[in-house]
Amino acid sequence: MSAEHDVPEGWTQEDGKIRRRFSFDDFSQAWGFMSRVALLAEAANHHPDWRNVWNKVDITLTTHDAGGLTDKDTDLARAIDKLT
Ligand SMILES: C[C@H](O)[C@H](O)[C@H]1CNC2=NC(N)=NC(=O)C2=N1
Repeated sequence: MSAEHDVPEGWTQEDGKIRRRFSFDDFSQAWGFMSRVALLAEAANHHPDWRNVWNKVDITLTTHDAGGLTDKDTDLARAIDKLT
């Protein structure tokens, strides 16, 4: 696993994780987004560490099995970005 991963635009890398905040018009929009991310995560068998408060969704991605950042994280991040 190379140390460098091409972190997608808009994501912040820290301590072997990447994170991004998504903002929506309201809770309903945020929840719909989370539902779609959940389906991506299940399909990839790669799951986010995330938090939702009203219209905000904070997503952190890291690969627990590898103890750090892998292509699974950056691939999922790109797929998530395509939802917005
Ligand atoms: C057995 C292991 O938990 C599974 O292969 C998957 C589930 N989802 C996962 N999600 C994340 N973020 N990292 C993992 O290592 C991971 N492992």
